[in-house]
Amino acid sequence: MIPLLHDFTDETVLIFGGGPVGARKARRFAREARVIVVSPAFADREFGAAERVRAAPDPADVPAWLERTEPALVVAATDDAAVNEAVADAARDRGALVNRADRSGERDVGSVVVPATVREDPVTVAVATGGTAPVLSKYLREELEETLSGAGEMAWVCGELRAELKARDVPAERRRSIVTDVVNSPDLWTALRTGTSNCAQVIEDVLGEERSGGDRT
Ligand SMILES: C[C@@]1(CC(=O)O)c2cc3[nH]c(cc4nc(cc5[nH]c(cc(n2)[C@H]1CCC(=O)O)[C@@](C)(CC(=O)O)[C@@H]5CCC(=O)O)C(CC(=O)O)=C4CCC(=O)O)c(CCC(=O)O)c3CC(=O)O
Ligand SMILES: NC(=O)C1=CN([C@@H]2O[C@H](COP(=O)(O)OP(=O)(O)OC[C@H]3O[C@@H](n4cnc5c(N)ncnc54)[C@H](O)[C@@H]3O)[C@@H](O)[C@H]2O)C=CC1
Repeated sequence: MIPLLHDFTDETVLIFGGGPVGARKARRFAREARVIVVSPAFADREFGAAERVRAAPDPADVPAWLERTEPALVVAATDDAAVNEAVADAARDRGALVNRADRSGERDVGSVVVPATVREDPVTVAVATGGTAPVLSKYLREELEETLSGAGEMAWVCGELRAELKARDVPAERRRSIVTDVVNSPDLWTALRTGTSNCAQVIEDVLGEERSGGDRT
């Protein structure tokens, strides 16, 4: 399986099952999608901005829910295998993506896995174990949270720097060398992590050195 990123802005995500797993997936997708959770009961958990609809669809009722809500992704997170199976079938029929929370291993096209994710906007890191050990994905996610501290700010610095260097017609080779030096600077990482420097200041310093013909290496 190969990880890909999918933008769910302005899309609907339909979740069947209001247990702890349905709640976790609802919080995740409600970051950018409109999320609807269908379930006869809801766990005492945070569901983010998701809309909760109390219903207990039979397998035969599932396709009508997809017709009504036109989701880009459907999550099967009930404790009823027949309902989860019907969700997967209905999604396949409509060409929607499907995530089965009760299955691991090989998947059909369109059947996707939700990895453990670390966010340091705009940086995203996803961890999966091929379904062998989701709890290891969770552990590694927690470890990576520390490692990634400052990476978001570093990404903004590099993005801004690349745009400024392009606008100044700095040749591609030189641009690459400057950005590579910035990313490889331990002092800069420390400064961004501790907040003793920020994006605007770094850009100013680097462009200043470039103007005066300084070599950062
Ligand atoms: C295939 C996959 C499908 C999918 O859901 O996309 C799947 C499937 C299953 N999970 C099961 C169990 C658990 N899953 C977790 C936790 C997470 N599971 C997540 C993803 C995935 N889980 C996908 C594979 C990812 C990979 O490859 O690693 C995470 C990363 C993302 C998320 O769900 O948001 C999230 C951590 C989020 C975080 O904290 O960062 C915990 C721990 C806990 O809840 O604390 C347990 C209990 C411990 C245990 O059983 O190991 C079971 C058995 C159910 C049963 O026995 O009934 C199945 C079904 C099966 O294995 O067949
Ligand atoms: N992917 C993952 O991270 C994990 C997956 N699982 C799997 O996911 C399933 C769900 O996990 P939990 O939330 O812990 O289970 P749970 O049993 O606490 O919740 C299941 C939810 O489904 C609802 N439900 C039952 N029939 C329904 C129907 N016809 N339509 C809509 N909703 C219905 C129930 O009311 C309940 O809210 C488990 O059965 C297990 O197979 C379990 C743990 C972690």
